[in-house]
Amino acid sequence: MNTGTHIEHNTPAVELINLHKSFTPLTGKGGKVRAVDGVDLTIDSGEIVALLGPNGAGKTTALDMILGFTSPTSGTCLVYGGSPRHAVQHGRVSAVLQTGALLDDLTVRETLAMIATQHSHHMPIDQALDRAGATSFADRKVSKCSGGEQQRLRFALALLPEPDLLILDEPTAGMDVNARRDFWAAMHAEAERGRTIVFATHYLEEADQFADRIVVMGAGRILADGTTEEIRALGGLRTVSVRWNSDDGDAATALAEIPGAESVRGEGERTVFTGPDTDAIAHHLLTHTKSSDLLIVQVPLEEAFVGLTHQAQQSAA
Ligand SMILES: Nc1ncnc2c1ncn2[C@@H]1O[C@H](COP(=O)(O)OP(=O)(O)OP(=O)(O)O)[C@@H](O)[C@H]1O
Repeated sequence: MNTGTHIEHNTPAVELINLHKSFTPLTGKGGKVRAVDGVDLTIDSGEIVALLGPNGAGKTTALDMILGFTSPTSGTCLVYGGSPRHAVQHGRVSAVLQTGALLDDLTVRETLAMIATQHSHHMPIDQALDRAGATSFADRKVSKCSGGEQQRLRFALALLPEPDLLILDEPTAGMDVNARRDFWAAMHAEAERGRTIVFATHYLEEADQFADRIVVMGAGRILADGTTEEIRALGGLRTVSVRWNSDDGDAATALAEIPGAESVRGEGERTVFTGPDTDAIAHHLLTHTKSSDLLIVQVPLEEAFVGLTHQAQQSAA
């Protein structure tokens, strides 16, 4: 861990306040693209946060601002209470990016040695190789490394300055299942050492398994922010499924009479009600209708996520 002179116990790792970033489309046609559109987000030291969202949600743009690669159009972006550039220069934050350029003709170890010269303080190269799971191919030329191996090299490079905050933009893209598992195991070890980790992903499974907290982004905004359980629980994401009895008339007509219910749909032989209060729906169906075989079903996180991002795209349109 970077032991420099920057020990602030209560300063958040990242603080974004009403952050905006707009781009003029390359075609020059149409209005500006609001890639990040009013984001407020505080990430405390030691948190592991997933930024989850579909393509174009604004995840990379937000991370680029935290890394000082690009400046906000308006709003504030603080890293450890100062500018992102200051934090990067002092080795407090580093990144594993998908596209970080590597020199083909160097070996993995030579690449680390070269970059190490640019840091005033860095961990021993063998240690960085070991922690990133790159020791076995340390003497291989970068050009001969697989995509997953190159990602591990990028991870070793990011660890070199012993950053307090690690930013990962879709770090496991292109890795197979085993490589992905190994990568997250190594990352877990870094989190246990107390590093703050912020990663962008399209994969719910990764967010669910690895993060303490999930921030769902869509159309440049934060749509939800909480633990996986909280994300699932948002917006009535449980359903009540029954065998509807036609003696009770049409289920769509009955909907208005059912407390806590907002929508109804048919699913094969079953009828599924959704709404903020599934207990009230279930109680009503059991006591006021001839419905049978009642089930309360937890909506999978996948569906919760699709529902949230779909709502955002519609309201942004
Ligand atoms: N340099 C740029 N010039 C113009 N538009 C841009 C630029 N960078 C990003 N955008 C646009 O901003 C929006 C957000 O893009 P961003 O890359 O931040 O999303 P993302 O959530 O990271 O997506 P992905 O998961 O595909 O990486 C998109 O509509 C994108 O086309």
